[in-house]
Amino acid sequence: MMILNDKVAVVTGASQGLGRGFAEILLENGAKVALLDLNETLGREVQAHFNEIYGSDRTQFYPCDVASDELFKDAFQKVLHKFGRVDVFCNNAGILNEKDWEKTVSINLSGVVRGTYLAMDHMKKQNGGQGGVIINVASMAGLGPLPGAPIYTATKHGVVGFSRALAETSNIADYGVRINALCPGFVRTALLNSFQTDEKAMLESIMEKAKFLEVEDVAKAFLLLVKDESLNGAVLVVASAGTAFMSFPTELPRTPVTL
Ligand SMILES: NC(=O)C1=CN([C@@H]2O[C@H](COP(=O)(O)OP(=O)(O)OC[C@H]3O[C@@H](n4cnc5c(N)ncnc54)[C@H](O)[C@@H]3O)[C@@H](O)[C@H]2O)C=CC1
Ligand SMILES: CCCCCC(=O)CC\C=C/C=C/C=C/[C@@H](O)[C@@H](O)CCCC(=O)O
Repeated sequence: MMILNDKVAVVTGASQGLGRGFAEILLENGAKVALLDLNETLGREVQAHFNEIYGSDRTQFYPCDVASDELFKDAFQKVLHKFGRVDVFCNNAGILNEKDWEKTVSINLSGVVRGTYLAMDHMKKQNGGQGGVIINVASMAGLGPLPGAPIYTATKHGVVGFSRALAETSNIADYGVRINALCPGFVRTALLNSFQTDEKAMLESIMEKAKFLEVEDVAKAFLLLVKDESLNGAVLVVASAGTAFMSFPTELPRTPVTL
Protein backbone atom coordinates (compact mmCIF):
# COMPACT_ATOMS: atom_id res chain seq x y z
CA MET A 1 0.00 0.00 0.00
CA MET A 2 1.18 3.53 -0.82
CA ILE A 3 2.30 5.47 2.26
CA LEU A 4 0.89 8.98 1.97
CA ASN A 5 2.99 10.71 4.63
CA ASP A 6 4.65 13.72 2.98
CA LYS A 7 3.29 12.71 -0.42
CA VAL A 8 1.80 15.57 -2.47
CA ALA A 9 -1.68 15.37 -3.95
CA VAL A 10 -3.66 17.62 -6.29
CA VAL A 11 -7.47 17.59 -6.28
CA THR A 12 -9.50 19.57 -8.83
CA GLY A 13 -12.97 20.76 -7.87
CA ALA A 14 -11.82 20.61 -4.24
CA SER A 15 -13.77 23.63 -2.93
CA GLN A 16 -16.82 21.56 -2.09
CA GLY A 17 -18.60 18.22 -2.47
CA LEU A 18 -16.69 15.09 -3.36
CA GLY A 19 -13.46 16.95 -4.11
CA ARG A 20 -13.42 18.44 -0.62
CA GLY A 21 -14.01 14.95 0.77
CA PHE A 22 -11.14 13.51 -1.28
CA ALA A 23 -8.83 16.30 -0.09
CA GLU A 24 -9.79 15.71 3.55
CA ILE A 25 -9.18 11.95 3.50
CA LEU A 26 -5.79 12.57 1.89
CA LEU A 27 -4.92 15.05 4.66
CA GLU A 28 -6.15 12.57 7.30
CA ASN A 29 -3.70 10.06 5.83
CA GLY A 30 -0.68 12.36 5.97
CA ALA A 31 -0.53 13.86 2.48
CA LYS A 32 -0.10 17.51 1.54
CA VAL A 33 -2.91 18.67 -0.73
CA ALA A 34 -3.21 21.34 -3.42
CA LEU A 35 -6.83 22.38 -3.88
CA LEU A 36 -7.67 23.56 -7.41
CA ASP A 37 -11.06 25.07 -8.14
CA LEU A 38 -12.89 27.79 -10.06
CA ASN A 39 -14.65 28.89 -6.87
CA GLU A 40 -12.01 30.99 -5.10
CA THR A 41 -14.22 32.11 -2.21
CA LEU A 42 -15.06 28.59 -1.13
CA GLY A 43 -11.54 27.39 -1.95
CA ARG A 44 -9.88 29.83 0.42
CA GLU A 45 -12.42 28.99 3.14
CA VAL A 46 -11.61 25.29 2.76
CA GLN A 47 -7.87 26.02 2.81
CA ALA A 48 -8.22 27.97 6.05
CA HIS A 49 -10.36 25.24 7.60
CA PHE A 50 -7.94 22.45 6.68
CA ASN A 51 -4.86 24.46 7.74
CA GLU A 52 -6.46 24.96 11.15
CA ILE A 53 -7.05 21.24 11.59
CA TYR A 54 -4.08 19.64 9.82
CA GLY A 55 -1.37 22.34 10.01
CA SER A 56 -0.60 25.45 7.98
CA ASP A 57 1.89 23.83 5.59
CA ARG A 58 -0.41 21.00 4.49
CA THR A 59 -3.03 22.65 2.27
CA GLN A 60 -2.85 25.34 -0.42
CA PHE A 61 -5.65 26.60 -2.66
CA TYR A 62 -4.99 27.65 -6.26
CA PRO A 63 -7.65 29.25 -8.47
CA CYS A 64 -7.93 27.14 -11.61
CA ASP A 65 -10.24 26.58 -14.58
CA VAL A 66 -9.69 23.03 -15.85
CA ALA A 67 -11.33 24.07 -19.14
CA SER A 68 -8.38 26.38 -19.85
CA ASP A 69 -5.09 24.88 -20.98
CA GLU A 70 -3.17 27.98 -19.90
CA LEU A 71 -4.79 28.37 -16.49
CA PHE A 72 -4.52 24.65 -15.68
CA LYS A 73 -0.82 24.56 -16.64
CA ASP A 74 -0.20 27.74 -14.65
CA ALA A 75 -1.86 26.31 -11.54
CA PHE A 76 0.10 23.07 -11.88
CA GLN A 77 3.39 24.97 -12.15
CA LYS A 78 2.51 26.90 -8.98
CA VAL A 79 1.87 23.59 -7.20
CA LEU A 80 5.26 22.26 -8.28
CA HIS A 81 6.94 25.52 -7.21
CA LYS A 82 5.46 25.24 -3.71
CA PHE A 83 5.54 21.47 -3.09
CA GLY A 84 8.34 20.34 -5.45
CA ARG A 85 6.51 17.20 -6.59
CA VAL A 86 3.12 15.61 -7.26
CA ASP A 87 2.47 11.95 -6.36
CA VAL A 88 -1.34 11.80 -6.50
CA PHE A 89 -3.56 13.66 -8.97
CA CYS A 90 -7.37 13.57 -8.77
CA ASN A 91 -9.37 14.93 -11.72
CA ASN A 92 -12.65 15.53 -9.94
CA ALA A 93 -14.03 18.88 -11.25
CA GLY A 94 -17.22 18.35 -13.20
CA ILE A 95 -20.60 19.82 -14.10
CA LEU A 96 -23.88 18.66 -15.59
CA ASN A 97 -25.07 21.18 -18.18
CA GLU A 98 -26.91 19.66 -21.11
CA LYS A 99 -27.78 23.10 -22.47
CA ASP A 100 -24.17 24.29 -22.74
CA TRP A 101 -22.92 20.89 -23.80
CA GLU A 102 -19.59 22.15 -25.14
CA LYS A 103 -18.81 23.58 -21.69
CA THR A 104 -19.67 20.22 -20.14
CA VAL A 105 -17.34 18.40 -22.54
CA SER A 106 -14.54 20.96 -21.99
CA ILE A 107 -14.68 20.43 -18.22
CA ASN A 108 -15.76 16.80 -17.70
CA LEU A 109 -13.73 15.19 -20.47
CA SER A 110 -11.17 17.65 -21.87
CA GLY A 111 -10.42 18.88 -18.35
CA VAL A 112 -9.75 15.33 -17.20
CA VAL A 113 -7.46 14.77 -20.20
CA ARG A 114 -5.58 18.02 -19.49
CA GLY A 115 -5.06 17.16 -15.84
CA THR A 116 -4.11 13.57 -16.59
CA TYR A 117 -1.48 14.59 -19.12
CA LEU A 118 -0.07 17.32 -16.85
CA ALA A 119 0.32 14.73 -14.11
CA MET A 120 1.59 11.99 -16.43
CA ASP A 121 4.28 14.24 -17.96
CA HIS A 122 5.50 15.04 -14.43
CA MET A 123 5.25 11.53 -12.98
CA LYS A 124 6.40 9.17 -15.76
CA LYS A 125 9.77 7.51 -15.27
CA GLN A 126 10.81 8.29 -18.85
CA ASN A 127 10.74 12.00 -17.92
CA GLY A 128 12.78 11.45 -14.77
CA GLY A 129 9.63 11.29 -12.65
CA GLN A 130 9.01 9.28 -9.48
CA GLY A 131 5.83 7.61 -10.75
CA GLY A 132 2.48 8.16 -9.05
CA VAL A 133 -1.25 7.62 -9.31
CA ILE A 134 -4.03 9.45 -11.16
CA ILE A 135 -7.68 9.06 -10.11
CA ASN A 136 -10.30 10.21 -12.60
CA VAL A 137 -13.78 10.77 -11.23
CA ALA A 138 -16.39 9.45 -13.66
CA SER A 139 -19.83 8.34 -12.45
CA MET A 140 -22.19 5.42 -12.70
CA ALA A 141 -23.26 7.38 -15.76
CA GLY A 142 -19.88 6.37 -17.13
CA LEU A 143 -21.09 2.78 -17.26
CA GLY A 144 -24.65 3.17 -18.45
CA PRO A 145 -27.00 5.88 -19.71
CA LEU A 146 -28.35 8.50 -17.33
CA PRO A 147 -31.67 9.49 -18.97
CA GLY A 148 -32.00 13.26 -19.43
CA ALA A 149 -28.23 13.69 -19.45
CA PRO A 150 -26.81 12.28 -22.70
CA ILE A 151 -23.86 14.69 -22.84
CA TYR A 152 -22.98 14.11 -19.19
CA THR A 153 -23.23 10.38 -19.85
CA ALA A 154 -20.97 10.69 -22.90
CA THR A 155 -18.32 12.62 -20.95
CA LYS A 156 -18.30 10.07 -18.13
CA HIS A 157 -18.10 7.14 -20.54
CA GLY A 158 -15.16 8.98 -22.09
CA VAL A 159 -13.45 9.33 -18.72
CA VAL A 160 -13.77 5.58 -18.09
CA GLY A 161 -12.51 4.61 -21.55
CA PHE A 162 -9.66 7.15 -21.50
CA SER A 163 -8.53 6.03 -18.05
CA ARG A 164 -8.57 2.33 -18.93
CA ALA A 165 -6.72 2.84 -22.23
CA LEU A 166 -4.06 5.08 -20.67
CA ALA A 167 -3.62 2.61 -17.80
CA GLU A 168 -2.86 -0.18 -20.30
CA THR A 169 -0.52 2.15 -22.19
CA SER A 170 1.27 3.02 -18.95
CA ASN A 171 1.60 -0.65 -18.06
CA ILE A 172 3.02 -1.66 -21.45
CA ALA A 173 5.34 1.37 -21.63
CA ASP A 174 6.35 0.99 -17.95
CA TYR A 175 5.64 4.65 -17.15
CA GLY A 176 5.39 3.84 -13.44
CA VAL A 177 2.05 5.66 -13.28
CA ARG A 178 -1.28 4.10 -12.26
CA ILE A 179 -4.57 5.45 -13.63
CA ASN A 180 -7.91 4.44 -12.07
CA ALA A 181 -11.52 5.57 -12.49
CA LEU A 182 -14.12 6.12 -9.77
CA CYS A 183 -17.82 5.71 -10.59
CA PRO A 184 -20.08 6.90 -7.78
CA GLY A 185 -23.87 6.87 -7.71
CA PHE A 186 -25.92 9.81 -6.44
CA VAL A 187 -24.39 11.97 -3.67
CA ARG A 188 -26.11 15.02 -2.16
CA THR A 189 -23.80 17.84 -3.29
CA ALA A 190 -24.16 21.26 -4.91
CA LEU A 191 -24.14 19.53 -8.29
CA LEU A 192 -27.68 18.35 -7.67
CA ASN A 193 -28.80 21.98 -7.35
CA SER A 194 -26.75 23.38 -10.24
CA PHE A 195 -27.44 20.98 -13.08
CA GLN A 196 -28.92 22.32 -16.31
CA THR A 197 -31.09 20.25 -18.64
CA ASP A 198 -34.38 20.57 -20.50
CA GLU A 199 -35.28 17.22 -18.90
CA LYS A 200 -35.14 18.44 -15.30
CA ALA A 201 -38.32 16.59 -14.31
CA MET A 202 -36.90 13.34 -15.74
CA LEU A 203 -33.73 13.59 -13.66
CA GLU A 204 -35.63 14.65 -10.55
CA SER A 205 -37.92 11.65 -10.95
CA ILE A 206 -34.88 9.34 -11.15
CA MET A 207 -33.38 10.97 -8.05
CA GLU A 208 -36.61 10.57 -6.10
CA LYS A 209 -36.18 6.79 -6.40
CA ALA A 210 -32.44 6.84 -5.75
CA LYS A 211 -30.67 5.97 -2.52
CA PHE A 212 -28.01 8.61 -1.89
CA LEU A 213 -24.42 8.01 -0.89
CA GLU A 214 -22.45 9.98 1.69
CA VAL A 215 -19.32 11.88 0.60
CA GLU A 216 -17.37 9.93 3.21
CA ASP A 217 -18.33 6.59 1.61
CA VAL A 218 -17.07 7.74 -1.78
CA ALA A 219 -13.91 9.16 -0.20
CA LYS A 220 -13.07 5.74 1.33
CA ALA A 221 -13.36 4.17 -2.14
CA PHE A 222 -11.19 6.94 -3.58
CA LEU A 223 -8.52 6.23 -0.94
CA LEU A 224 -8.42 2.55 -1.90
CA LEU A 225 -7.70 3.46 -5.53
CA VAL A 226 -4.90 5.78 -4.34
CA LYS A 227 -3.22 3.49 -1.82
CA ASP A 228 -3.48 0.01 -3.38
CA GLU A 229 -0.45 -0.09 -5.65
CA SER A 230 -1.72 -3.22 -7.40
CA LEU A 231 -4.57 -1.20 -8.93
CA ASN A 232 -4.01 0.19 -12.43
CA GLY A 233 -6.88 0.49 -14.90
CA ALA A 234 -9.38 -0.27 -12.13
CA VAL A 235 -12.96 1.02 -12.37
CA LEU A 236 -14.53 1.19 -8.92
CA VAL A 237 -18.31 1.59 -8.62
CA VAL A 238 -19.69 3.09 -5.41
CA ALA A 239 -23.41 2.36 -5.24
CA SER A 240 -25.97 2.32 -2.43
CA ALA A 241 -25.95 -1.49 -2.78
CA GLY A 242 -22.19 -1.53 -2.14
CA THR A 243 -18.78 -0.85 -3.65
CA ALA A 244 -17.33 -3.12 -6.33
CA PHE A 245 -14.74 -3.31 -9.08
CA MET A 246 -16.19 -3.46 -12.61
CA SER A 247 -15.16 -6.37 -14.84
CA PHE A 248 -15.01 -5.69 -18.57
CA PRO A 249 -15.37 -8.81 -20.75
CA THR A 250 -12.93 -8.87 -23.66
CA GLU A 251 -15.84 -9.90 -25.91
CA LEU A 252 -19.17 -8.15 -25.30
CA PRO A 253 -22.36 -10.16 -25.79
CA ARG A 254 -23.52 -9.85 -29.40
CA THR A 255 -26.27 -11.16 -31.67
CA PRO A 256 -25.10 -12.20 -35.15
CA VAL A 257 -27.01 -10.67 -38.09
CA THR A 258 -27.34 -12.14 -41.61
CA LEU A 259 -27.28 -9.29 -44.21
N1 LIG B 1 -22.89 14.34 -6.89
C1 LIG B 1 -23.11 13.21 -7.51
O1 LIG B 1 -24.19 12.59 -7.42
C2 LIG B 1 -22.03 12.61 -8.35
C3 LIG B 1 -20.96 13.37 -8.81
N2 LIG B 1 -20.03 12.78 -9.63
C4 LIG B 1 -18.90 13.55 -10.13
O2 LIG B 1 -18.10 13.95 -9.03
C5 LIG B 1 -17.38 15.14 -9.36
C6 LIG B 1 -17.61 16.16 -8.27
O3 LIG B 1 -18.99 16.43 -8.24
P1 LIG B 1 -19.72 17.04 -6.95
O4 LIG B 1 -18.79 17.10 -5.80
O5 LIG B 1 -21.00 16.30 -6.80
O6 LIG B 1 -20.06 18.50 -7.50
P2 LIG B 1 -19.98 19.95 -6.81
O7 LIG B 1 -20.71 20.83 -7.75
O8 LIG B 1 -20.38 19.87 -5.39
O9 LIG B 1 -18.43 20.29 -6.86
C7 LIG B 1 -17.78 20.43 -8.09
C8 LIG B 1 -16.65 21.41 -7.92
O10 LIG B 1 -15.99 21.55 -9.18
C9 LIG B 1 -15.72 22.93 -9.39
N3 LIG B 1 -15.61 23.23 -10.84
C10 LIG B 1 -16.61 23.28 -11.74
N4 LIG B 1 -16.13 23.64 -12.95
C11 LIG B 1 -14.79 23.82 -12.79
C12 LIG B 1 -13.75 24.20 -13.66
N5 LIG B 1 -13.99 24.52 -14.94
N6 LIG B 1 -12.48 24.27 -13.16
C13 LIG B 1 -12.25 23.98 -11.86
N7 LIG B 1 -13.19 23.62 -10.97
C14 LIG B 1 -14.45 23.55 -11.45
C15 LIG B 1 -16.88 23.67 -8.75
O11 LIG B 1 -16.53 25.01 -8.45
C16 LIG B 1 -17.13 22.83 -7.50
O12 LIG B 1 -16.42 23.31 -6.41
C17 LIG B 1 -17.92 15.57 -10.73
O13 LIG B 1 -17.02 15.13 -11.74
C18 LIG B 1 -19.24 14.81 -10.86
O14 LIG B 1 -19.58 14.56 -12.21
C19 LIG B 1 -20.10 11.45 -9.98
C20 LIG B 1 -21.14 10.68 -9.54
C21 LIG B 1 -22.16 11.19 -8.69
C1 LIG C 1 -28.53 15.76 -11.25
C2 LIG C 1 -27.83 14.47 -11.57
C3 LIG C 1 -26.49 14.41 -10.93
C4 LIG C 1 -25.63 13.47 -11.70
C5 LIG C 1 -24.45 13.04 -10.88
C6 LIG C 1 -24.17 11.62 -11.18
O1 LIG C 1 -23.19 11.31 -11.80
C7 LIG C 1 -25.18 10.62 -10.71
C8 LIG C 1 -24.88 9.27 -11.27
C9 LIG C 1 -25.81 8.30 -10.69
C10 LIG C 1 -26.44 7.40 -11.41
C11 LIG C 1 -26.22 7.14 -12.81
C12 LIG C 1 -26.97 6.14 -13.29
C13 LIG C 1 -26.78 5.50 -14.57
C14 LIG C 1 -26.77 4.22 -14.45
C15 LIG C 1 -27.46 3.18 -15.27
O2 LIG C 1 -27.48 3.47 -16.62
C16 LIG C 1 -26.77 1.82 -15.06
O3 LIG C 1 -26.77 1.10 -16.26
C17 LIG C 1 -25.32 1.96 -14.65
C18 LIG C 1 -24.75 0.55 -14.38
C19 LIG C 1 -23.70 0.61 -13.30
C20 LIG C 1 -23.58 -0.75 -12.64
O4 LIG C 1 -23.66 -1.78 -13.37
O5 LIG C 1 -23.46 -0.78 -11.41
